[in-house]
Amino acid sequence: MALFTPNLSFKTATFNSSLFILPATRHQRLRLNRCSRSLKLRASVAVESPSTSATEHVGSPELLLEVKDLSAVISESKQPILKGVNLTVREGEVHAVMGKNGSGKSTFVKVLVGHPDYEITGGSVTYKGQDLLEMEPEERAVAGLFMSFQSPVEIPGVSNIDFLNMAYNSRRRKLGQPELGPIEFYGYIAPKLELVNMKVDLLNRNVNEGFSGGEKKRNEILQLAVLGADLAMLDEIDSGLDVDALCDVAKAVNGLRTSKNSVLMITHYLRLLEFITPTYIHIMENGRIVKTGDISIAKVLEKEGYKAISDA
Ligand SMILES: Nc1ncnc2c1ncn2[C@@H]1O[C@H](COP(=O)(O)OP(=O)(O)OP(=O)(O)O)[C@@H](O)[C@H]1O
Repeated sequence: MALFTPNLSFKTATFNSSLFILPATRHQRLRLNRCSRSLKLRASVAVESPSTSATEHVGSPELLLEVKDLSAVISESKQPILKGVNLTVREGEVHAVMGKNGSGKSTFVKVLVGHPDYEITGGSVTYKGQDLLEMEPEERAVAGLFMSFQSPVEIPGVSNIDFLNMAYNSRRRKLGQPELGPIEFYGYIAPKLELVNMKVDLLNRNVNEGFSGGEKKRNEILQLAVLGADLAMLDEIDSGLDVDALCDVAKAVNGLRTSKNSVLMITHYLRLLEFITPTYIHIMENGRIVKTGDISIAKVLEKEGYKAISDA
């Protein structure tokens, strides 16, 4: 479940590692290459934006997020997880965070959205010039922070379209904009369904209930498309996706990118980074970012594992 869920407790989410399907056959690899070529073409054309047009940007990119020496512990046990994270994100950039299981990647983004499981013990986070750590989770969402969870939660009894409509209207209310009724909202959401290549019947099902892993991930990106974001934080959106779904999800994310918004994505795999080209790749180790570079880091990682990165 994404961040823009004012009526839901974060506690309802679970964060399990998910299965990732590698393109084993020649046919799958060819399919990926085709997808990759089409994505490169699409990335070079103007795209739909949740808030700003790509053509409006002039001058050098503004600072969007500045994280300095951020430390955090688990609220209940006081166990330290983040141990001095530093990261700067400018408008229009794509940052990928990689790292071994348990290194603190998900915790980092959850802390940024104000997840109550964690307590900040040091450092600062500035978002659009404001002290992010002073903002309530809902204020962060209204200010354009979005997080898609690694394992989206199911909400029995609430249809997907009603949920999206409610979340969208809740955001519009906070922004002082008129709410959209069901018919208007359907008109708004229909092209976004196309963007994520999602079946229309998933709108009438209960949120994520019985959805396949891939359908849940598409649904997360649909939420991003509906709500818009200045900083979209995507936690392993590639996990559990088949080749076609990965291509669709990557296309949708690229389709939502502009020169004004940014993406912070967590991934374990080079494959996603070949579709959504990162400006920087960061390696997280034991609660800190220990290395930053370009896609070559991910290539070394894919070939030789984390030992090669640590020793570099
Ligand atoms: N709410 C929590 N309660 C207990 N332990 C937690 C909690 N949140 C995080 N941790 C622990 O903190 C460490 C970092 O977890 P985190 O989910 O941030 O890792 P990650 O780098 O995202 O891992 P993965 O690649 O496996 O998803 C892990 O050891 C995890 O068990």
